Amino acid sequence: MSAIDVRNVSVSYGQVQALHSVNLEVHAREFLTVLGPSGSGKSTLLGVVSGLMEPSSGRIEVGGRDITALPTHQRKMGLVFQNYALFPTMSVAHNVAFGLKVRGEKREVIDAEVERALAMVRLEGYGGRRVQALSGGQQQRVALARAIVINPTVLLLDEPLGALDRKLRQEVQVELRELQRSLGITTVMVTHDQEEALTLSDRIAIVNNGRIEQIGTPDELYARPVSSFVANFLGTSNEVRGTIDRTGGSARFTDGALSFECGEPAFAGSEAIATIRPEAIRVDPAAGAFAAAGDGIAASIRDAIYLGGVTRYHLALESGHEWVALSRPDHPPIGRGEHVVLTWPPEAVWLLDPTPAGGNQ
Ligand SMILES: Nc1ncnc2c1ncn2[C@@H]1O[C@H](COP(=O)(O)OP(=O)(O)OP(=O)(O)O)[C@@H](O)[C@H]1O
Repeated sequence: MSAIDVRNVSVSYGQVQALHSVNLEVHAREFLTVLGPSGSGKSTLLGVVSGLMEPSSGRIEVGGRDITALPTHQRKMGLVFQNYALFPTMSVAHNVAFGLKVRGEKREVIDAEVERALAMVRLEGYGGRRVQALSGGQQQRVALARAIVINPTVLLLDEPLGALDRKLRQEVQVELRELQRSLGITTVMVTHDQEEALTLSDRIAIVNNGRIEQIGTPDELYARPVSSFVANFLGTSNEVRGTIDRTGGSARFTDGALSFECGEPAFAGSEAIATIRPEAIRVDPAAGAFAAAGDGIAASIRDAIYLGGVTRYHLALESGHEWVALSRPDHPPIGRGEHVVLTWPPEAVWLLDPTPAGGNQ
């Protein structure tokens, strides 16, 4: 049984339909991230699960029980929202104690539970400080302590680390992941940051225009995206639209100007979009100009950007396509304007169904 079941949930704000009959099963104890661009419906989805928003149709179940009509405070969910602010002038302990006070717990219970929650987020002894006097990362940890102090069955996080700078964000991500694992608490997080989603999640649901386009582990989504949208939202991919030619035993992909070996796609039909990840492409200096390319694909370097460890090449292929490749650290650097040969193994080619139905599950 799933911990949370979102069933056929639609939400409309007047004329705007923010969610279109969304189905989502969250497994017990997993960290599931809802990832998508701004305006895709992520916060609306979390709002419906938390009870802060009412669906126009559909229902929410937790542990098999329909909770659609239950108000937020009766759902036993811990919420950390970017706009679900702490009380800045109150002490850390007061902030963390909030949910327990609302519940009418005794003073001794509250004190003990607050201290326990602060220890979990590594803020022991901070209870007496004012929230205002803490760093951004510490404030986020107070918000987490406030959410977990009530022993929630589910943790809901909406862009919880959005206000933190990159380095601090990465630190708090690791802490959040450790805390979630040690508590074994089912967690749903919303973010538009792909790196954050990859770092934290057991599974990721990619949302696009109010629909879940694909759900899977980070590996599955990266290696086997169902659509161009997913392929490019989670990383970068070089894409060509063309046909699969099966004459001569093996399958070859061609768009007229470019032709290379590929595997058999999982769908019928010969129209396809071929995708190749930048890190799968090997870039070698060409002995001469384009004509000397031999087996590989001829290109020239439009730009070489050193990223610390790897170099990103912007490539102009002889066929007219503009692609991106990432060099391996052990490869000699190649400068702008140089002629190169691109090679990749056939298994690096992932074929997408270009028909509209093929893009949605
Ligand atoms: N209160 C509202 N009234 C009208 N339209 C709204 C309201 N809230 C959200 N929307 C619209 O619903 C759609 C989904 O919004 P939502 O906030 O869920 O997206 P999001 O993916 O969380 O975006 P972001 O990452 O920018 O927070 C958007 O088109 C948005 O403009």
